[in-house]
Amino acid sequence: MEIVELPYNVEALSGKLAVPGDKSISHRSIMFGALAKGKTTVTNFLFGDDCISTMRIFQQLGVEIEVVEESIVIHGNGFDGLKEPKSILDVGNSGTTIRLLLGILAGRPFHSCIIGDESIAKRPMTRVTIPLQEMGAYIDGRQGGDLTPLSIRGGDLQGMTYQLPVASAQVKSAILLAGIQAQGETTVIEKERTRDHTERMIRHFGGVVESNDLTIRIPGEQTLVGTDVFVPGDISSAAFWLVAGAIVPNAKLTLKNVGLNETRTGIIEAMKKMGANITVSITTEPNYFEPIGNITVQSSTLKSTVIDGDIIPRLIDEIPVIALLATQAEGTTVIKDAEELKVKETNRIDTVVNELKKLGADIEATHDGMIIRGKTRLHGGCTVSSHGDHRIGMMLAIAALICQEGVKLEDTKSISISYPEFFNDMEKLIDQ
Ligand SMILES: O=C(O)C1=C[C@@H](OP(=O)(O)O)[C@@H](O)[C@H](O)C1
Ligand SMILES: C=C(OP(=O)(O)O)C(=O)O
Repeated sequence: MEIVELPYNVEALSGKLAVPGDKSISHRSIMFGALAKGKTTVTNFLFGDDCISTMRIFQQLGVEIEVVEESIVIHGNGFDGLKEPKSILDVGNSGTTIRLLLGILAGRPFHSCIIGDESIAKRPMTRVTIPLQEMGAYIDGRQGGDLTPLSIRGGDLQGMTYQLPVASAQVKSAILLAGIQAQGETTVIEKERTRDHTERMIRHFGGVVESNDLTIRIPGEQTLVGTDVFVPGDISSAAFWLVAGAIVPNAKLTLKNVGLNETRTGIIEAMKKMGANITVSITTEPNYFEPIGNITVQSSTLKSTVIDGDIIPRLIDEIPVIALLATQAEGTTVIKDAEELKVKETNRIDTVVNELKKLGADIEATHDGMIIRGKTRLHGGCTVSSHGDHRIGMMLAIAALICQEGVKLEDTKSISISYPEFFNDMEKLIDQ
C-alpha cells in the first residue's frame, strides 16, 4: 500500500487555484449527454476515477463517448439508444454512479448486472431499489436487493408519489431518472433540501421538472436534447483549501470558478459562523444553469459552533474537513443529525474520529455525528490512513500541514476518486 510523507509545520500558504470539475455534475453530464438526442460537449469534466467509471459504463451501454483534447463529446441517441450490456457494469467506488444508473436502467427493457468495489458492497441500495421496484423495475441482489452484486431488468414504469425516507440527492435523482421515462407524472417529496444538480440538468437538456420547496414533480416520457456543459469547480474539493487557508498561519488563497449552488454552500455558511475570513463573488451570468464564482480565504481566529438540521445535506461531504477545522476553533463544536456519514465510502464518523485522535485531536463519536473540543495543537509524529476513502485522505493531508511533527499517510490512491491533482495543487500553494 502506498505511503506518502506529508508536508508538516507549514508556515504559509498562498496563491490562486482552479479546483477540478464538480464530481456530481460531471457524472450527470455523462448520463444526460447519453440519454439526450444529439451531441453534448462537456468541458472542465472531472477525470477522477468515479466519473471515469460512469463514462465506461455508458460506453458499455452502447453510447459513443470520445475524449477530445480535454473535453468529452457524447453522441446520445435518446433513452432507446441504450443497449443491453454484454458484460458486467462495474461502478468502482462510486455511490452516485450506481444509484443514478439504477434509476436509468429501471426504465430500459433489458438485463444488466452491476458490481462495485469492497466499499460499494457495503453501501445500502434498498433506498433506491424499493421505490424503483414499486414503479415497475425488476431488481435483485444480495440481502434482498440491498447489496451488490445487483441484477436489474427494466420494466414499463408507472409514475408515483414518493416521500424520501432519507435526505439523499442520489435517491431523489434515481427516482427522477426513472420518472422521466415512466407513464404519467412522478412526485418526489424530500425530507430536507439536497443538491439539485439533476433538476437543473434536466432543464438544461430541454426537459421539464418543477420544484416547489421540498416537492419535485416530473412528467414522464420526455425527450432530452444534447447541449454543451461547462462543469463548475467542485466546492467539495475547494473545501480542503478553504480549511487549509483558515488554519495555516500566514495564508491567503483564492479558489477560482467554484460551483456556488446554494444546495452545496453549507460549508461557507458554517465557516463564516465559526469566524473564518472568507469572501465570495459570483462571476457567472444570472441565467447560467449553475452559479459559479471565486472564494478567498485567509488565516482566521475560529470559534466553535453547532452544525445540525437542514444544513447537513448542504455540507455532508465536507464534514470530515469541517471536523478538522473544529479542532482549531476555541470551544466545543457539535455536529449532529449526520447519521448518513455512516454509509459513505467508509463510516465517516468512525474514520474521522479515529484518525484525528491519532494526530492529537480531542474528538469523540456520537450516534449521529461528533463532538470536537478545541483548540488543540495537533502533534503528528505518526502514520494515519485514508482507509480507502478519498475525503478522509485529503482531510488528513490538510491536518498534517499544521502538525508539529511529520505525518505519514497510508492508502493515498483513493484521492484520485475526486481529486487526482491534489498533491500537485498542494505543492503550488506551499511553494508560492
Ligand atoms: O447526488 C450526488 O451527486 C451526491 C449526493 C450525496 O450522497 P447522498 O445522496 O447519499 O446523500 C453525496 O454525499 C455524494 O457525494 C454525491
Ligand atoms: C459520498 C461520496 O460519493 P459517492 O456517494 O458518489 O460514492 C463522496 O464523494 O464523498
